[in-house]
Amino acid sequence: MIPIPETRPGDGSQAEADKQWMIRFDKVVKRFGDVTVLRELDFHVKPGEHVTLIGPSGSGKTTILRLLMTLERVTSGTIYVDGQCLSHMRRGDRLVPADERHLRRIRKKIGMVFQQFNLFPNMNVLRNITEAPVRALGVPREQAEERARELLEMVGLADKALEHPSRLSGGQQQRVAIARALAMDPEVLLLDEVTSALDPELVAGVQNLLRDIARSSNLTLLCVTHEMQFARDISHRVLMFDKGRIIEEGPPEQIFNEPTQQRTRDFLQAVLNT
Ligand SMILES: Nc1ncnc2c1ncn2[C@@H]1O[C@H](COP(=O)(O)OP(=O)(O)OP(=O)(O)O)[C@@H](O)[C@H]1O
Repeated sequence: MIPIPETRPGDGSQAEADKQWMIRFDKVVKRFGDVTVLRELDFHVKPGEHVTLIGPSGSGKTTILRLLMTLERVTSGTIYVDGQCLSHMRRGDRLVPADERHLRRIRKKIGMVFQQFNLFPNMNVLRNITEAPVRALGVPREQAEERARELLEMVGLADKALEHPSRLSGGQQQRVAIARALAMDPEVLLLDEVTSALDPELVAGVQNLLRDIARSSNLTLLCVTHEMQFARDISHRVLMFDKGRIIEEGPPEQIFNEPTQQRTRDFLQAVLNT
């Protein structure tokens, strides 16, 4: 198992305190209409830490990732990424609502891999990987292509650079999506049920790739999965969610071998029996 990263040394200031965490949720509430999905949620993820969210369907796990990607906005509370607040920014000594430029700066730190791959169907594999670095980061195309080819090598698809996604298996498409997320050189990688749309025989390959990435990089990982063995393998810490709250958290051995909450025991039994 990879050692849990040490908390960064700080100078005691609030700004430094904020930077101790790569991700911080502070009393986050999210409602959709009159449905409250997240209830005053507090949690922190250290730089380089791998955290997995588990819990029943509808408990709010994907919503957390979508809030981090700013695909949704909080109803109340605050989210920080690497010490930067997602809803406000500093202008002089005032706090003002975050503008698009501020959000783009934060989003650049985060890569996300979705359940449904979300590749651009009209672009070949190489273009799928280079598009965002070229357009959003201004990386010269030649340099982006060189990096994309390295990443394709890493995910085992060096020979597929010029194929279109529709010619690839689901497992291969998901590998391209992983390469695409890494091409932005993110500090945080969000994984949302990345193997649940795959045929069973393709799951192990994608999971092994992610295990290798988790082992060999300094990325901060936040992962939502129903695959408990995968959660056990890649996580430093597992958070058990129920009804928009964390009801139990701890290292995987503790959560999976000795859960303290009846709700966690019931959930694990139900998942492990399916
Ligand atoms: N855009 C939306 N509009 C209305 N309701 C939403 C929206 N997005 C999510 N919800 C609701 O929020 C709740 C939490 O959804 P979320 O996808 O975060 O759960 P989850 O724990 O990830 O579930 P699953 O394990 O099934 O993916 C669900 O009841 C869902 O129907």
